[in-house]
Amino acid sequence: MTLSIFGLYNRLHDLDPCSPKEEYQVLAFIVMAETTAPAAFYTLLCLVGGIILLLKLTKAVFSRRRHAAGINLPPGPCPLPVIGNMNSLLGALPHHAMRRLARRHGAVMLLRLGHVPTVVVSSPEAAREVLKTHDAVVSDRPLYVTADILSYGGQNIAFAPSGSRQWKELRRLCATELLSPKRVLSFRPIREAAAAGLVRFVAAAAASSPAAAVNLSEGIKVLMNDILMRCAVGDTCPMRNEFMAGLDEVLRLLAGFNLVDLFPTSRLARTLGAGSLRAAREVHERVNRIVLAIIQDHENKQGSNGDDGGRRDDILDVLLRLQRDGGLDTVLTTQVVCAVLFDVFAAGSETTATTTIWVMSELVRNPAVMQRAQSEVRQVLQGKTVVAEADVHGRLPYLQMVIKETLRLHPPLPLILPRSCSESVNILGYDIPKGTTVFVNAWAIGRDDKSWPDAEEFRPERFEDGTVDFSGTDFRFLPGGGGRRMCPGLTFGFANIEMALASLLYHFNWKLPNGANPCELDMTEAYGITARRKTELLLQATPFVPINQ
Ligand code: HEM
Repeated sequence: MTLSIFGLYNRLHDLDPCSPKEEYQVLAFIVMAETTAPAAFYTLLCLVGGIILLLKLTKAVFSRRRHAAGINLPPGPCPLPVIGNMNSLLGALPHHAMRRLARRHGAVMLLRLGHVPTVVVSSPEAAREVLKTHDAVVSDRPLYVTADILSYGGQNIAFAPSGSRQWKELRRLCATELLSPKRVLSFRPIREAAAAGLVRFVAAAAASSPAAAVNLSEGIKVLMNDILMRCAVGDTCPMRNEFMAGLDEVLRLLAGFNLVDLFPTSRLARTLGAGSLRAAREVHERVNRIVLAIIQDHENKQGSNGDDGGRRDDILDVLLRLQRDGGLDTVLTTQVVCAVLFDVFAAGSETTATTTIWVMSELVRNPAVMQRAQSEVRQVLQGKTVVAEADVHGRLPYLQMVIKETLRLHPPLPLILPRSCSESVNILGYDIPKGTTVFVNAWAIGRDDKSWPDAEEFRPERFEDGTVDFSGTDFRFLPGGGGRRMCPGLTFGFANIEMALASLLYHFNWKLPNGANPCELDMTEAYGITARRKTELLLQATPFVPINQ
């Protein structure tokens, strides 16, 4: 047997040398190594012994400090000097690694990510404490260096401090104007036109080469970008591709595990991470230039009296009207307008596209569910040549269950968005100091066997009794987070997802290319702030209901 240091490290990584039982396991593992790789034995023994000693010393120092301070911190793996528990996250997606660690250390777990003290909650009871009982205290966002640059210094909705007047006004604006049910309804023609565009794209691809696969990931991303773009700023946007590429880069940088974010006070980290900071500033400037050009274009079209010739209001029109007329309890500077538009694009497009792509993936892997969802859509739309939202709205209960089940297994933001404690707080008996970053592992909670029988299986019927919804009050199901910071765009997002799916399921039959077995579809997630598919979803489409050209 060849025993690589990396292999040993990975195995050790699964064990906790601070627990006596596991210490024996580590030693037994070394004995096993000795019998198979005697030459490396003594080197490995020194290495492992050294690591265990270091971990024990660190733990002893930490627990002495903790007890001396009279506080009961949550349990967690021993942090290593400098890197803390970053080693525990290596080699896996953060939400996966955090679930594995939580199974060992508990539903309220303390990690140190670089220099950042971080609590991860992984049960509905703990999530309720964070998102309801102590919502007021745990509702700020940690403004890492990268996030500070990309969020206009925390002036947008997603990063503004929850106690600020600006954040409260912007949230009120979302509820009453920008993302209100009435406004979402007014975007109906945009959704219909964009979904019809997706259907045409698939039909053209299927017609040109019936046996070839359609890149559905690509088609769905374009559709969702299109809807968001038109609803936010109207029909035209020169530099659209550049803008979308910039947003992709922003999401990558916001993943939050950059050197400068992990070691915010370290000069060395700033030096080593200067490249990523430069990239953040550069992309922020690029995206901001485009948003400013869009605003200028809108102002020119509106003219001095704000008259736009009877065009439907998009989100930017509303913001500019409020900027001009006032009436808010905060000043809507152009920078705040840019920041809000940035929120709408960044938060709205990726989440809805990711969810729709996962729904199609799960449907292809579960043909019986696909068949039931298609029968429902086809029955409701029987005889129609186009999918009109008025025909399907509220009439596709099974499809809604399919979307919920997908969000349970694949929440696009698996750790929701990080929170930060503005005061010290006690959660399920553990003291969480002020300034601690808090993650709610919605992905782990959605896959917890204690809440969801056969949790890993895709079974939309589990939502049949209609008692679990998105309101953020059922802490077993948190795709949109909860509390005062809960997603304000869920109604909008859900409407876009439903329209796209109804169109895809009505017009086409779907299967994997080359007669592949549905179970073979790769469901691996990519690394990033959102848990999107790692590979593009390539499916073979067969037209079922001809499209109306
Ligand atoms: C399937 C669709 C969506 C999902 C699953 C989703 C999920 C989430 C989650 C988990 C959060 C963090 C909530 C928390 O901290 O408790 C969030 C925040 C947010 N979402 Fe969404 N989202 C979706 C669609 C949208 C859309 C379409 C928009 C707007 C166009 C939007 C705008 C926002 C904003 C502005 C925030 C920040 C709220 C704040 O910090 O006060 N989202 N979303």
